[in-house]
Amino acid sequence: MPSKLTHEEAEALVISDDPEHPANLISELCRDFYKLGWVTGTGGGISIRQGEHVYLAPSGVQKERIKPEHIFVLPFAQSSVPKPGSKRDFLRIPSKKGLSESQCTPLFWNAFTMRQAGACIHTHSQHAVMLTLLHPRDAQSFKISHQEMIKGVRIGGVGKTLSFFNTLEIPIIDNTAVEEDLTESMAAAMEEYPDAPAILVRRHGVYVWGNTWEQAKTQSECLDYLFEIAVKMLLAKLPLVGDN
Ligand SMILES: CSC[C@@H](O)[C@@H](O)C(=O)COP(=O)(O)O
Ligand SMILES: [Zn+2]
Repeated sequence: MPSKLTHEEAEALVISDDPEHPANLISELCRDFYKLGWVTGTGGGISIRQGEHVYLAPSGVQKERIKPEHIFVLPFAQSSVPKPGSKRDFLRIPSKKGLSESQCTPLFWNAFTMRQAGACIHTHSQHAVMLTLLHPRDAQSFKISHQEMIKGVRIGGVGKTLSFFNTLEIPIIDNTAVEEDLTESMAAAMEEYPDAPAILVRRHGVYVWGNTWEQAKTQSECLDYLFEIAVKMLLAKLPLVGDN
């Protein structure tokens, strides 16, 4: 056991009667996200940071069937971004054989360290993917204005909510063969677009974060709505920006 905690202390990190405990929430929310088509085929997921602890789902498993005892816990304090395969000091590793932490871990970490986010959601929603496909190959970002659901989105994902009259802009980065290889380009896009509440990944999906899991979920829902309507608007040859 790599953790300095006793077995009982490590288990207590994920076993709780509290439905709001991160290990219970990750299991429940992944079931909900599965029904939305956000985390099918084992892809996508959510990570929650609570104080000094980061809760992570396992990689490559049916995300809608995760149980609290399958959850990994890492300390938030790290000397570098914890990439799968690198040295990581887990506080808790599931006892079930063959599990490793989500390949999205370093991308979730970008949201935790660069935006002080409390939760980050990754979806493979077809609305997000189709939107990236409808943008020219060299488009750096997606922009939309004059939509009510923009008001559910926060500046930088963690600041004040946008107004109906604000233009929402989300960078689009290229996909890579391996999820963790998106870490640097996601971080660069977050630096270049400090007000963006999410990062779209071409032909892959989206990463959305918030101060809390509730805010990350609200913003994921508002953004997914906006991605869907944007796809329909583009197909109908309507401009995304402006009050036409
Ligand atoms: C259809 S598998 C997709 C995965 O490689 C990846 O894109 C993903 O989002 C999930 O990674 P995971 O390591 O299972 O949490
Ligand atoms: Zn993915």
